[in-house]
Amino acid sequence: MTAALQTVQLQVQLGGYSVLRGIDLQIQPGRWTCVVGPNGAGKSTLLKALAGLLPHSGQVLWQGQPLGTLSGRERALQLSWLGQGESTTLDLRVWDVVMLGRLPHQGWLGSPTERDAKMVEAALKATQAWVWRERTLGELSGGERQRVLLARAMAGNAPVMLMDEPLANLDPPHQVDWLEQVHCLRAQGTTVVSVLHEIGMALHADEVLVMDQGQVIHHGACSDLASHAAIEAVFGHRIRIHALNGQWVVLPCTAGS
Ligand SMILES: Nc1ncnc2c1ncn2[C@@H]1O[C@H](COP(=O)(O)OP(=O)(O)OP(=O)(O)O)[C@@H](O)[C@H]1O
Repeated sequence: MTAALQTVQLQVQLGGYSVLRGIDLQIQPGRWTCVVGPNGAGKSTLLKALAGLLPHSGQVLWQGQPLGTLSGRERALQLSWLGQGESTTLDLRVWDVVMLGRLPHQGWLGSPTERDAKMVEAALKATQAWVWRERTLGELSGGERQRVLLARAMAGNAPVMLMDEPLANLDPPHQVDWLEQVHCLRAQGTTVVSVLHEIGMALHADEVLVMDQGQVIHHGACSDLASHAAIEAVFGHRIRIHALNGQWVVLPCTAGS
């Protein structure tokens, strides 16, 4: 099966520093892959490189084809992006922000169609942001804003969704909503790649990529105990993964535990 996304010896330098150091990986289509690792490991940089947002050496392939050969519009149709701490114009109306996710579907200077409006409505309802559609982003809390940006990413309806820390600022019930939305996306065949610090949530994915110091040190199934061992090791054994009621929970390892 052709990988949805693949990297071959991917390297990224930022400010003269080697942030990604020769990454080879394959993201299978229709699967949910989580990227985890300590602060500064290179997770966001990897996601940006997969989205084609960073200069790099080595290759990023989309369905076997160099990502750089796709036009900007084609790339936006195939890959939808939810960035970390995005600076978004705060005086834009929520409805218009989410409509931005439909831009790749509209012709040059074309106006939104009925289908665009329907997709925006569905995305706003899925993230429970519909009631704020007439408000500006500046009138929302951090978590509410995050749900609007998630709606924008979902409105694009791309076959691959890349999300960097999508749970930032979300309260626990809305984190669970996000989990359900990802399960729905996966059921529709969408490939999801997300960077998460919430390891218990990350282990709901199909596969986990464990990063440290600009490298992928482990890529395996979330249910695989070797993946858990790699995660515990990369965090210096300061956390422990336990099974509870058919899920994985993460507990801190303090000096007394
Ligand atoms: N523009 C830049 N110039 C120099 N170094 C940079 C630049 N951007 C990021 N870095 C460095 O690259 C490394 C990887 O950053 P990245 O944001 O990818 O890490 P991360 O794993 O996503 O971290 P976090 O969990 O803290 O969000 C860090 O050490 C960071 O300081």
